[in-house]
Amino acid sequence: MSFVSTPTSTLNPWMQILAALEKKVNRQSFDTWLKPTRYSHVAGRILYVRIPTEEFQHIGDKYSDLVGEAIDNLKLEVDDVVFVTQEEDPSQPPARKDGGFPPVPSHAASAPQQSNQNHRYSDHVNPGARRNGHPVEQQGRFDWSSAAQLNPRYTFDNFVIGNGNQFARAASLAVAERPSRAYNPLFLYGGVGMGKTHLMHAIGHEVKRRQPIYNICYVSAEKFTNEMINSLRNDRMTSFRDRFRGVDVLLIDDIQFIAQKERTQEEFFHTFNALHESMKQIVIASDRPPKELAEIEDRLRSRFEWGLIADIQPPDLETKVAILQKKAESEQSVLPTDVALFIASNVRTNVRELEGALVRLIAWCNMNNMEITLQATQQCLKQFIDTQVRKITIEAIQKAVAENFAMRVSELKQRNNSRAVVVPRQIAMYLAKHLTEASLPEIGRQFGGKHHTTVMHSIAKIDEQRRADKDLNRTVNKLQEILNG
Ligand SMILES: Nc1ncnc2c1ncn2[C@@H]1O[C@H](COP(=O)(O)OP(=O)(O)OP(=O)(O)O)[C@@H](O)[C@H]1O
Repeated sequence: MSFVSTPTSTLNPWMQILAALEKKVNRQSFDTWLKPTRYSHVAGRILYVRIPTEEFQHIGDKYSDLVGEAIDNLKLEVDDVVFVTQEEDPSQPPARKDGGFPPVPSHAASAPQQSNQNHRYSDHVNPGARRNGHPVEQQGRFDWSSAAQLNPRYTFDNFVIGNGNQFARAASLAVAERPSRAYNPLFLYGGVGMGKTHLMHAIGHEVKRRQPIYNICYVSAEKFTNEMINSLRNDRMTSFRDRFRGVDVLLIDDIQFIAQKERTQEEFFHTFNALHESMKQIVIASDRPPKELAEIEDRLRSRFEWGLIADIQPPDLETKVAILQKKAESEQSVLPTDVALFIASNVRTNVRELEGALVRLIAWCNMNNMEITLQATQQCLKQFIDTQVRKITIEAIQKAVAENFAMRVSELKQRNNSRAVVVPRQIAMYLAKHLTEASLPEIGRQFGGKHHTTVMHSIAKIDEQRRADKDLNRTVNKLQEILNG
């Protein structure tokens, strides 16, 4: 079906131009970049066209020839087309900053065909077109609130609290509840995949929930840099500055990216000052504390320390289990506790890896039509876990087990069959099987020359007892954690 089926002469000038462009631009580009645009108004002989975000500015360059050609062919009384975001649109009152759908400009509303056209236009938005992983507009309108780039899954509700993150989470919530009055800036730092981005988005959602009119912007430092470079190149620095200095909450991620980028630092310095002076909230995330951002100039670094600095430490075992179970729940899967414990104690890196292991497991079990059991998990994640644990040696296991049970390593190798020795030995053999690539005979050799069937029996015993005996299970998990570093 054609984009416009009514006679084009009854349409506003931008709709007429779009109707012409539709025949010349490939479908996907048209749906992605041109359909979300809106006629705003004509002033003098300048046609103003609304774009959802600054990202759409490039269409001015990309389609300038085609637009010019359409204007000539249609004999429109237009000399220039200017693409404006909501903030830049001279026809819009600045008050409406909620990211909601823009009101029809008053002069346009008086034209009877306008609302009708908007409606027709909306109906034709391609539901298959995607932006940032979300359908651009299932309901027929561009989702202006997604312009804040917030992931709907990253909310406070979905964030699992643990010892390592509770301070950062509390600080984030305080900021979301009282933007610019609790801590400004809030500086979050922590290792890869620790939940910094999640907390930033959660702040965005919570502010939006409490203050729907607030203008929130989440941006990575890399995107900030790229947009600045583009704006410099296209002589659009004023609109770039207005955009970032006009927000109520700026959430800027991975600030370490601007290290050694002098021009970006300069620009961000002014953005920071403008926002701070006008009591707007700034939240910054980084992989390290301000003091360690050696290649960021002092005046910026010191500003990062003006408010509150909160770090996120790696999650402990219990938090990892809770994260896994929450994630499984959101995938409508049931994760038995022994499975969650197994994954949590074997995946030692970050939460993203943890989630990766779970997603892989769920997909694998679905594909093979299997239930999620400990056995299935061990099979499915074997390779994944092996790569994480390949450096663990049997000696290291024996040492860790001996220390845990306050005994000597040599005792694990002797022919002593008292229970005080047998259980630690069995645990050590079990760990050797799961955390190293050693064969059963090899394990037997390293435990004073035990037969491989003894090793096999030990492993089976611990496997079974882990399920019934919580204390023993906790000990095994703790040892795995220690060995995994
Ligand atoms: N405490 C938590 N509760 C629930 N999910 C979490 C938690 N911490 C991290 N995650 C999840 O882990 C994944 C990675 O988190 P996120 O992207 O926020 O990490 P990050 O610290 O920003 O990492 P990077 O430095 O790589 O950008 C996300 O899917 C996030 O939802």
